[in-house]
Amino acid sequence: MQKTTKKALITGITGQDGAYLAQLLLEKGYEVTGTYRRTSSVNFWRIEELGIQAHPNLRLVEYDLTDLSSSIRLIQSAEPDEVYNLAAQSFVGVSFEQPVATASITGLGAVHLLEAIRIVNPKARFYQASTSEMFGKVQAIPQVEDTPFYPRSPYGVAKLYAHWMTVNYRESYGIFGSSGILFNHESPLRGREFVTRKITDSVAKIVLNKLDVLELGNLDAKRDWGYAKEYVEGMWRILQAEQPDTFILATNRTETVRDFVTMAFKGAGIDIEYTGKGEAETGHCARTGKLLVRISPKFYRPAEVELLIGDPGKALRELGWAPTTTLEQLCQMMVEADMRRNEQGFSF
Ligand SMILES: C[C@H]1O[C@H](OP(=O)(O)OP(=O)(O)OC[C@H]2O[C@@H](n3cnc4c(=O)[nH]c(N)nc43)[C@H](O)[C@@H]2O)[C@@H](O)[C@@H](O)C1=O
Repeated sequence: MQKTTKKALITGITGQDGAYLAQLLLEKGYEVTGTYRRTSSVNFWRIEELGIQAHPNLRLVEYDLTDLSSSIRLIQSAEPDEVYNLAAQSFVGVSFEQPVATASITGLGAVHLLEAIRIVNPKARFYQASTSEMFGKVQAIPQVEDTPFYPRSPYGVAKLYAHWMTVNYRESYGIFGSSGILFNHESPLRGREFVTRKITDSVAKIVLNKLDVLELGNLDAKRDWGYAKEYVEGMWRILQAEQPDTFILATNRTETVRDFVTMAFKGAGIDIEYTGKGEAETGHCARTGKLLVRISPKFYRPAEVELLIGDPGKALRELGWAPTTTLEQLCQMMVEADMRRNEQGFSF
C-alpha cells in the first residue's frame, strides 16, 4: 500500500467509529490526532483492543468541542489535512432527557470546527458524521440523499443542524465540507447503551448465568444495520472524492429489533419463541420454556423512528464503496466477542 504523509484530526477517538477510523488512517500512514473529552473516567478500551493506543503516529489530546477557542487552537496545533468530526452526544434516548446539551455538543460543536477551519486553514477537508436519524419519520422508502428530512428526536434535530451548516460552509466559503449520512453501524466495539450490543452482551451473560432476563423497549423498530469497520472506510473515501458532497452509507436491508434478538440467541445456540403483544410480549427458550426476553416501558422513547432503510447506490457509483458483511455475520462476531469478554470476566 502507498503510504501517505497526510495529517488527520479525529474528534471522538474513544468512540466506536473514532477507534476504527484511527486504525484505518494509521495503516495508511497518516499522522493522527485524536481528541477525547475529559470525564471522571476516560475510556480508551477501544483503541487498546485494536492495539493502537501506543502507535507512534497517534497523538491523543483532550478537547471540548463546545468551546470555540479550543477548536481554533486545536486546528492550529494539529495542522490537519482532513478533519473527521465524530464526537457527539450520540445516544438518541439520552437526547430526550438532555436536549440542550445535545444541541450544544452535537449541533453547535460541528460549527465550532467549521469556524476554526474557516479561520485557521480553509483548505482542510471536513467530514461531518451525519445520520439516518435525520430521516426520522421517513418520507420515502428506501431513503436516498435527497429524501426530505423529518427528525424525531433532539439528537436528530441537532445532527440536521450540523449537516446543513456543513452544506452551508461548503456553499458560502468553498470549504471542502462533506457529510456521510450513516445508517446504524455496529461492531464488537459498540457501546452497550445501543440496542445491538446490549443484546449480544446480554445473550452472553444469560448463557453464562450472569443475567436472568433481557429487558428491551420497542421490538418492532426496523433498522438498517451495517458493520462499523466498513463504514469508516466509506468516511475516508468521502474525503478523497474530487468534490465535497453528501453520501449515504447503508446496507439496503432492514430488520426488526426482534429479528436481531432471535439472531443473537441463535448465535449462542438458543432458539427463541415469542408470545403476547406490545408491552406484554415475552420471548422464551423454545426447548426449555425459560423466560429470556421481556418488555420494559422505560426503554420506549417519546417519539420513535419506526423504519430505516438506506440506498447506498451513490456511494457505490461515485466512491466504489459497498458493504460486504451480512447482518448474520456481524451479529455472530458480536456474540462471540461478548462471550469471550464475559468468560474472561470483563465487559465494557
Ligand atoms: C444512526 C443512529 O444509530 C443509533 O441510533 P438508534 O437507532 O436510536 O440506536 P439504538 O441502538 O439505541 O436503538 C435502535 C432501536 O432499538 C430500539 N430499542 C428497543 N429496546 C431498546 C433498548 O433497550 N435500548 C436501546 N438503546 N434501544 C432499544 C430503539 O427504540 C430504536 O428504535 C445511534 O448510533 C445514533 O447515534 C445514530 O446516529
